Amino acid sequence: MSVYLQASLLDQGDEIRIGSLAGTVRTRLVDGAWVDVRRGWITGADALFERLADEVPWQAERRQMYDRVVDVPRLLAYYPVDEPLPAPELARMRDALSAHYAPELGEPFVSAGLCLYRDGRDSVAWHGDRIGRGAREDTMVAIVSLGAPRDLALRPCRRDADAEPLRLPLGHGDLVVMGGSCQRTWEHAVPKTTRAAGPRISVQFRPRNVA
Ligand SMILES: O=C(O)CCC(=O)C(=O)O
Ligand SMILES: [Fe+2]
Repeated sequence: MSVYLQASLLDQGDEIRIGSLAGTVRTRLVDGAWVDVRRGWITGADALFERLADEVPWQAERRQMYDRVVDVPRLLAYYPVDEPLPAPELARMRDALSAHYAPELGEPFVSAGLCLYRDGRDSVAWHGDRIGRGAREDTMVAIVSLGAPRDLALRPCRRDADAEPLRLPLGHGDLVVMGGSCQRTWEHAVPKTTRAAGPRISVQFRPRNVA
């Protein structure tokens, strides 16, 4: 499949650069959750975006919903521990994240999940990454966003009915790390948008047995 970014979304230059994580900003959330944000962590990632969009063996996601199997509107590829990633730059990102978070996380990021949101109609519904240890333990999920900007929405599981979710706009090359209790005490989603949205690729790095 071939998808193209609007020229206006692209950063200049074709040399990919993985920035420092020193300037990462942490926001503490209720119930022991937090999010770290590092805007523009990756620069010069246009060619990487195109390569992933074209070469990753994207699969439609199917999910059991009660008595039927439904299509989830986005495409996926999953790289478990020890499976080679589809681009060497992704391994560099994973290793940089593992090194930066090692003192706090105590283990490396090992798997990568890639999602392709083809346009504003693709989305993922409210959920926590609770298959595995995220259901019981504090952990981290690091997301690198490439391509068109989309919002990552976040809301606590314990909330007032009228509470507005947080919306974290994620642009080309931005990093967000959900940490602490975020996967079990909060939910996140990528809502549909009626704004003209080009394709976006999300790369999620997770520790062993977090999904
Ligand atoms: O698209 C994103 O950045 C979020 C993806 C996500 O939450 C998931 O696949 O578990
Ligand atoms: Fe998730």
